[in-house]
Amino acid sequence: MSKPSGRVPLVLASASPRRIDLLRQIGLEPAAIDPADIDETPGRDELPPRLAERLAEAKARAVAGRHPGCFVLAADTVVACGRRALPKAEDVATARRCLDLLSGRRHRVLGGVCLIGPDGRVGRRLVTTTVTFKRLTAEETAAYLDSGEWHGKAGGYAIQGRAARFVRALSGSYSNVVGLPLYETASLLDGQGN
Ligand SMILES: Cc1cn([C@H]2C[C@H](O)[C@@H](COP(=O)(O)OP(=O)(O)OP(=O)(O)O)O2)c(=O)[nH]c1=O
Repeated sequence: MSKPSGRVPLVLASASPRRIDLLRQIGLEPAAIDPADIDETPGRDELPPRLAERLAEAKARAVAGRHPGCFVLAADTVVACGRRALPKAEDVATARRCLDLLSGRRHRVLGGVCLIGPDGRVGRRLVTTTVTFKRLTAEETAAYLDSGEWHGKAGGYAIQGRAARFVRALSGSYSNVVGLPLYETASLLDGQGN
């Protein structure tokens, strides 16, 4: 696989502003941003790591056909409490349920990344970050729900915002929690260990 930093343009298959910012943070400017519109419903009995891997690949594949001769990069972030994948919070009741589950506990953030090359070769990474939340008081939960920062976020929180004050400990990739594990993404793009 040749390197996307060379002559071959890179397409980011994502609607997430976080992913675009993260890519730019490591000096990569996508030639195009083309979000994939796929069904993200978990399969029956599908475990969170498999879900993150499968959705990242489905997003990349959905977009690759539209960009011949390009690298296409996609990712998916799943917040998991035990064997259970938490939803992306689209309403306040869902966000509250997520925060109640995460309060005072350790959870995993699974990041799937998929890169499809111009020759059709598929590279994949699965990254796990462990995050421990403090026990949230009723006031902390209420204030966070009021902030609206949970909207559209897996597990109902955004570590890059106010929820940072809830994080007692983190083990693994921080950028993975925000939406794109940068070390592993760079290694995929470099074509190493593919
Ligand atoms: C846990 C967590 C998630 N998130 C975000 C990252 C992702 O945007 C989102 C998880 O949903 P995803 O389905 O991974 O991504 P998306 O729908 O936002 O974008 P696309 O599929 O087009 O690439 O949650 C944060 O921004 N901060 C956090 O701390």
